[in-house]
Amino acid sequence: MTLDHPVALAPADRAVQLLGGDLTEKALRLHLDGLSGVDAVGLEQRAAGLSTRSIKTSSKAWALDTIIRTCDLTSLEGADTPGTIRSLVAKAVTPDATDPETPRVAAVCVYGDMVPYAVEALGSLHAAGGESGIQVAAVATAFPSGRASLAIKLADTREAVAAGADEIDMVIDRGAFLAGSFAVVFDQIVAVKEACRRTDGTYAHLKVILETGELQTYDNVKRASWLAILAGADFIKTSTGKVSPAATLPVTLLMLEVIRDWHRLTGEKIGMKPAGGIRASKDAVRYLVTVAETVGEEWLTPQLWRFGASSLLNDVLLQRQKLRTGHYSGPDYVTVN
Ligand SMILES: O=C[C@H](O)COP(=O)(O)O
Repeated sequence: MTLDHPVALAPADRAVQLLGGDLTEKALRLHLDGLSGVDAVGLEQRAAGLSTRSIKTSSKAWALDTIIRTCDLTSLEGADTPGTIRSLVAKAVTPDATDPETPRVAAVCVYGDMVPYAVEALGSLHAAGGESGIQVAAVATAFPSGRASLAIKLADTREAVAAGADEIDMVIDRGAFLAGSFAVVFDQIVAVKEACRRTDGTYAHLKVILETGELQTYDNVKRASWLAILAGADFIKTSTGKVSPAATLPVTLLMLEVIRDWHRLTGEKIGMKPAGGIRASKDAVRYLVTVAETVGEEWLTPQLWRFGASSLLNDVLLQRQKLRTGHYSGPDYVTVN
């Protein structure tokens, strides 16, 4: 199937065109149930094969810097304070004070009520926007459970956007999805996307968290990925980090395959964010290899790829310094968030 004007499509129009002009609950269900099933053994074998690939030493420095550049440095703790958010921002701005060549992270990711502190601490770096600045991402829609009325989810989103959030990380209603109420999930994503609209008519970017550890099957991960993209997701994201398993390589590979298929179908590039439990540089490099082999290296930019992680940066900085100086620094070299 080829869409007529794919790139210009508004979110709901994506679904209207793909479903042949018939945007009904039945059409959505038929479409999602009609997706080919996932061969779990084959998927896990492909992921295992990719995870054994090694990268050249000359590529290692590039890989470590790419991990930093595409990191959503995250603090999502009930005990977060304005002070912990200021420390998070300081780390985001200057990851390694001993090496001014160290890149900055893509974004800080915080709870909605912490957005004003992140925006204030970033100052001109937030206002700079784009690649020269650092984005503020806010989790919203009753994160991490997603258990609240739509009115509360929309208010949560609007408040974060009004406070200056550049990106909204929403969670889907897993209960509705698992009950087969695909239209409920679809409509909520469309409504949250609209709540991302700023007063000047621009939109905060929307990342849709599937919480894959609660979706039970790879087939469900595939359906939820398609559903989120059809409803207007700019990024699809694996996990909140609060449920185990969080990000895994097979699930990320599967979601990247959906993104690849969507791109082939429409020409539109959707971003991907694995999040939760990614702590070691060597694991993060496996994700980079998986991206390059699935959707291509062009996806390895902050516009299309993010790591959601609270402590990965510390390990990357250690590995980066080892590469630079030939030895690891002492344990006090990096701060623990
Ligand atoms: O979205 C990001 C996750 O909440 C971070 O999870 P993590 O603390 O396991 O790195």
